[in-house]
Amino acid sequence: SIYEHAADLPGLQYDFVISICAGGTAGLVVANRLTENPAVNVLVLEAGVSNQGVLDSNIPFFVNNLLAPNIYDWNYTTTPQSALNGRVIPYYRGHILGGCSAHNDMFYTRGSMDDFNRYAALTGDPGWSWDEIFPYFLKNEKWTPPADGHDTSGQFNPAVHSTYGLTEVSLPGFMWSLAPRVIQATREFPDEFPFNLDMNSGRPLGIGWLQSTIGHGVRSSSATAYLAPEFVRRGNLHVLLHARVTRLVGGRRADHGELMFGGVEFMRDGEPDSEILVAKAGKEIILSAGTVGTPHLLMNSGIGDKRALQALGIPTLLDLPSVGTNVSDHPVVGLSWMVNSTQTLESVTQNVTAFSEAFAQWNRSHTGPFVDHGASQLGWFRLDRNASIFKEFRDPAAGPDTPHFELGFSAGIPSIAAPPEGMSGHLMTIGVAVVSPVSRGTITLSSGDPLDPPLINPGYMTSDFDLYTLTEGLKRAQRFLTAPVWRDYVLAPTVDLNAFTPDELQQFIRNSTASTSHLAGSAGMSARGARYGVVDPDLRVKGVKGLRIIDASVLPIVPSAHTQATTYVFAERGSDLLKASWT
Ligand SMILES: Cc1cc2nc3c(=O)[nH]c(=O)nc-3n(C[C@H](O)[C@H](O)[C@H](O)COP(=O)(O)OP(=O)(O)OC[C@H]3O[C@@H](n4cnc5c(N)ncnc54)[C@H](O)[C@@H]3O)c2cc1C
Repeated sequence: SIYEHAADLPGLQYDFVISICAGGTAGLVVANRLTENPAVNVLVLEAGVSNQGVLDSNIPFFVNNLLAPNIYDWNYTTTPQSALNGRVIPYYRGHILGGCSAHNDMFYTRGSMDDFNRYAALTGDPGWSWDEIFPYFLKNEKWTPPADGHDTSGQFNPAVHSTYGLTEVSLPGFMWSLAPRVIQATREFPDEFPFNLDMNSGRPLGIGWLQSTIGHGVRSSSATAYLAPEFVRRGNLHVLLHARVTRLVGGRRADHGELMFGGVEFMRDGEPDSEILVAKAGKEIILSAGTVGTPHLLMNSGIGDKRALQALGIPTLLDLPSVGTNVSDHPVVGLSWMVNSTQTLESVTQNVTAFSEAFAQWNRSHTGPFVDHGASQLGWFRLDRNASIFKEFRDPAAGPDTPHFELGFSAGIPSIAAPPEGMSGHLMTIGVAVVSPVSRGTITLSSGDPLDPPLINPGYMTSDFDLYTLTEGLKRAQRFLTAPVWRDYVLAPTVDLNAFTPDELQQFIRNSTASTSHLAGSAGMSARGARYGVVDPDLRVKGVKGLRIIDASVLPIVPSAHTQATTYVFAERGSDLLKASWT
C-alpha cells in the first residue's frame, strides 16, 4: 500500500523488516523484489510526492516541466563551478515516487561491456561483469512496440532485448523530419559516423536509434513498473510518501565490534516542526536515496570523513573518508541550428493550436508528437587514437569499445524550452556530452542540520581532458553536418563556433556547459579490503553490519551512458544479493 501519512501505517516496529529509503529508481526495484517473498516486510520511506496523475511525468513531451523549481524536484544547485567561470547551475534530482526515473529524459542506454568489466576488475567481483549483469538487463526490460506502431526492423537488434521485464522500453514513436536524415548521414559518412544497429549490445560506438523508457506513449518509471497495482496490493509492501529520512539511529557495536543501526529517523517532508518518528529495521536498512541523498544521510549519521564531521559538530561513528568523494558526471553542451523544415518541435511548441491538438491526440490515443520529446538518435564516439591529449592523459575510457563523447540528436529545441532569445523558426539540436570524464567532484555537508541541502560539487571540466573532449565533440558535430543530406536542410547555427578563436571557444564551453544529471560514485563500491570506497562488492557499507546502499551512488565510476539502465541492473542484482543473505 501507499500511504500519505505516517499515522496510517500499520506500525513502525516490524518483526522482519527491511527498511528502504527511498522510493527512487533503485529503491522501488529492491522493494518489489524483496516483497516477492510474503514473509518479508518492507517499508519504503520516500520524501517526495506521489507520481499518480502527474501529467508532466506521464507525458514524455512535458519532461522539462518537471525541472523548473517545483515540488517534483529537490531544487538543488551546484556550488560555484571553478572551471565554468564560477557558474552555479541547477542540479536536478527527482522528488517524486520513482525518483529520477519519474522525471528524467527517459533515454535507455546500457553502456559498454568495458564499463561493467571494469566494475568487476575494480571490485574483484566477476558478478559485476557484463556477462553476469546482462541477464539483469533482460530481467528489468520489457521491450514494447513504438507508439506509432511503425515497422522497426533494422532499427534495433531483438537478440539483446527482452519482453518479460518490467520497465517498458521502446523506439521513437513519432517521426520528425530530422530522424531519417541522421540515418542517411551515417550512410554518406560510414567510416566516421557508422550506423550501429543497437547501441545497447555492449558495443555502443556509432550512431543508432534512441531507445527510451516509454511504453505506448507513456513514461515508464520505477514507480509505474515496479509499483504497478499488482505489486502495491502486496500486504507486505508499505510505501510512505512525504517521509524525509534525516539519519540512521540506534548506533551500537555488534558482537565483532562492527557498527549496527536499529532504524532510521524521519519526519514529514517540508514540515521541519513535525514529529520525529523512528522506523525500526529488524534485519537490514537499505539506503537508496541516490548519489546526492545517500552520502548526505550517511554523513548526517556520523559516517564519513572524521575531520569534516567534527568541524560541523557531528559525532563520528565511523571514519569513512571516501563518503561523498570521487563523484563523476557527464558535462554537456547543446548546439542548435536553424533548419529548412516545418517538421520540428517548434511546430508544436510555438503554435498554440498545434499544441492543443497534440495534447488532445495524446489524451485520446497516446499517439502523436507528445509520445516522445524529440530526440531520435544518439551517437557514441572515441577521440582519435593519436589525439594530442593522450600525451598528457592516460585514456580514461573503460576500454576500446567505450566512447569518450556522445552526440544526441533532437528535432528542435528539446521539449517546451524557449528558443534562443530573438530567434524564431525551426531548429535542430545536437547535445555533445563527455562520457568518459576525468574530472571528479564531491558531495559534502553545508551544516550539521540534516534538513540543510548538501553542497554538490560535480567538478565539471576541472580536468583539461574533459575540455579537450568536449571541444573535439563539438567539432565532430559540425563535421557530421557537412554530409550531403544536410545541404538543403541546415540553414545556419544559432552560435557560429567557426567565428571563435580557440580562447573564445573555450570560454563558450565554460559558459554554456550544463549537467546531464548523471552523477555517480558518492558511496563507491570497492574491493573487499581496499583502503578506499564505501561499500563492498555485496553493497554492504564497510565496517557496518546490516546496512547496504543500492542506488547510483555505488557506481565507482560513471558509466559511458545515461545512468538509469545501470542503476536498474545494480538494483536487480543488489536485490538478489539481499535475498541470498536472508534465505
Ligand atoms: C533531469 C534528469 C534527466 C536524466 N535523464 C536521464 C536519461 O534520459 N536517461 C538515463 O539513463 N538517466 C537519466 N538521468 C539519470 C538517472 O535518472 C539517475 O542516474 C538514476 O535514476 C538514479 O537513480 P537512484 O535510484 O540512484 O536515485 P533516485 O532515482 O534519485 O532516487 C532517490 C530517491 O530518494 C529520495 N530521497 C532522497 N533523499 C531522501 C531522504 N532524506 N529521505 C527520503 N527520501 C529521500 C528521492 O526523493 C528519490 O526518490 C537523468 C537524471 C535527471 C535528474
